[in-house]
Amino acid sequence: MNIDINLDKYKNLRRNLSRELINLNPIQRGGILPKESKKTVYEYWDGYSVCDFCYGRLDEITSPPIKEFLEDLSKFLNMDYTRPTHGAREGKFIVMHAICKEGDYVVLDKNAHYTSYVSAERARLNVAEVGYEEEYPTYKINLEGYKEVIDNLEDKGKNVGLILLTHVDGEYGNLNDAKKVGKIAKDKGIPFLLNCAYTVGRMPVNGKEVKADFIVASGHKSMAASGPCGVLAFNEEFADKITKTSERYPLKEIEMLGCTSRGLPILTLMSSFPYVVERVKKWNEEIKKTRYVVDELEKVGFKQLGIKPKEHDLIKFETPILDEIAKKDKRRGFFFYDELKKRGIGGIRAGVTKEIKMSVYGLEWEQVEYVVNSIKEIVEKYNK
Ligand SMILES: Cc1ncc(COP(=O)(O)O)c(C=O)c1O
Repeated sequence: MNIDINLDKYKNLRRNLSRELINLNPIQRGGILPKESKKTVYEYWDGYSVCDFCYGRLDEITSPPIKEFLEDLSKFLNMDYTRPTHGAREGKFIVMHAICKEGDYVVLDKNAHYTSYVSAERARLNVAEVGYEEEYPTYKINLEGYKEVIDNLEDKGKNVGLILLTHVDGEYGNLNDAKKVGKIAKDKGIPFLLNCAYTVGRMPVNGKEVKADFIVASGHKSMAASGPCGVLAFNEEFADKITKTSERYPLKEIEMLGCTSRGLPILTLMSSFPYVVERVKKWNEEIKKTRYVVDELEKVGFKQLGIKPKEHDLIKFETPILDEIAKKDKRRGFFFYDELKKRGIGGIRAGVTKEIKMSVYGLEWEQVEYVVNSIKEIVEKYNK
């Protein structure tokens, strides 16, 4: 059969954003592989490369040492058990599907990621939001509000199946005090899921300390791994539900559809683990870099949104000054992207000038200064 498809476009695929650029996109900074893991890619790039010595269950494979890795991850997170997933969203869906009943409510914060809503929808659940203590400019979640939202639902005879808190959200980079919500969840006797897509692998997270029943994390976002992969950690109390096995295939865990990450991504997650364990110890230094960026760029007319001072590396700025320049520049909004690119910096959305998101997580101080000076130079050059 002659198939009429032009296959040329699949030859020599090149990433448009060169790895040589300093990438300021917050979703990319925590997923950059250390050298050790790049070697793993060469070793394990074939399809089911993780399955050479599998005797029925991914989480029990000892060569490569996945079984031990999952035990180590549980220690790292201070949780009882851990399973690999394809990402944070898959972990959220697994929890909702395994422990809630159709029609239950998931109570979540207003800064929750879209994947939290979509997971609930896929699991046929309802959501109720906990709002802000303040809207503009901090968008700080009113954590005490969890109580009120739950009470209101219960008064109406609704069943709350799960409390979900976004540890750090992807819009403002606000860090929430998970302990507060953990306490409310325990007092109410409702399971508590902490979404750590932006925290586990970047900063220390202690599951038992914050009374989390479940933690989901993202390998490609924050654990220096190739996508897609992630982590679901849970405590003994819920182990039966999360790890329930199939009647027909008694070795296979239903919620994992038998096996989740069964190739290269989990290998990179493992080989980056020693690097990740070390880097979370340097979190204070990352915060210093982030606050330096905010202080310096506010001097040229940027305004940081979200809680101040920053407690996480994701920064959202309002940038009226860039917007002003864009009105006069023939490249319009693209001038900023263009000028940054000339200076070897990428990852800021092309054409956008009203608000920008950025992160300098993991950059050397010299690079951070270079980024700050480059942005200042662009603003000063064109703001005439
Ligand atoms: C807060 C938050 N949660 C979850 C996700 C999704 O993570 P994953 O791709 O691992 O499902 C994101 C992605 O941006 C996020 O910002």
